[in-house]
Amino acid sequence: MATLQIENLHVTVEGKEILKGVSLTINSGEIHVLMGPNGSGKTSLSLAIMGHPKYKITEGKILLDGEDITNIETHEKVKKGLFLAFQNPIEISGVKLSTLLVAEYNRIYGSSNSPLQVISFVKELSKNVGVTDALLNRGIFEGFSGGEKKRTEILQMLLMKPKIAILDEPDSGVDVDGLRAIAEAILKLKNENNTGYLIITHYRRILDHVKADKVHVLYRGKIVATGGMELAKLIDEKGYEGVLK
Ligand SMILES: Nc1ncnc2c1ncn2[C@@H]1O[C@H](COP(=O)(O)OP(=O)(O)OP(=O)(O)O)[C@@H](O)[C@H]1O
Repeated sequence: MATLQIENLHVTVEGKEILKGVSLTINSGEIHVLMGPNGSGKTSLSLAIMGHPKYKITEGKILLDGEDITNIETHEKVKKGLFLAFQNPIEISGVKLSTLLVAEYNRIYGSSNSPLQVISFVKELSKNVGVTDALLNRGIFEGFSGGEKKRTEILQMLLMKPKIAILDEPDSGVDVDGLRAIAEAILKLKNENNTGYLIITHYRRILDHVKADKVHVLYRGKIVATGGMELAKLIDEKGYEGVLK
């Protein structure tokens, strides 16, 4: 059982306060969805949680299983079981995706398996989310389409089996089959690993496949509404202005 607690988080970027006291608790096996208008601070929240140096936490704290992890290094947060799938992952040319995934595998599970065994395991996982051999053999995210990037990030998540995963718009730019595959991967880890999720999205369509326990609305740096699936439906129908009136 894991719990990520975000308590009264205030975050500034380039001297401007973006998050103004965000509190959120995510337990193992729970799916939380974070919605909100463009520029409300959703990505800033995910980057601040992971410890991006530009996103400065000026007040509040982040606890994982009761331990204060607010100021520890990003790689330590990853080691402790936090995972972030970026909204726009950056390309790293010169390092093959398969090389990264094999290195990740060895870091997590130890290097007792032969390289051939590891690569066949990675390929098997890749099939779940439609990441082809051609992509595995390319530079990391190099020339990947939007949907291919999203599928690849979910593949990384499947490999890493995090306690808590933050997925920043996993559904953007993904075709219908990709969306289904991503949703299945989310549910697979929830069921097999008891992973808890914070899923940032603009669209209700992912909720056709993944049932959220809670839907939160972030508006101008504050969570201004929390509800169930009906809240996402209401936002779809009435827009943020209509709902927040
Ligand atoms: N590195 C940065 N430098 C300057 N301003 C930033 C930076 N990162 C975020 N901001 C600003 O912080 C605000 C919140 O941005 P953020 O990306 O967190 O919003 P968001 O809710 O994820 O938006 P979207 O739905 O459009 O993805 C915006 O006004 C944005 O311009």
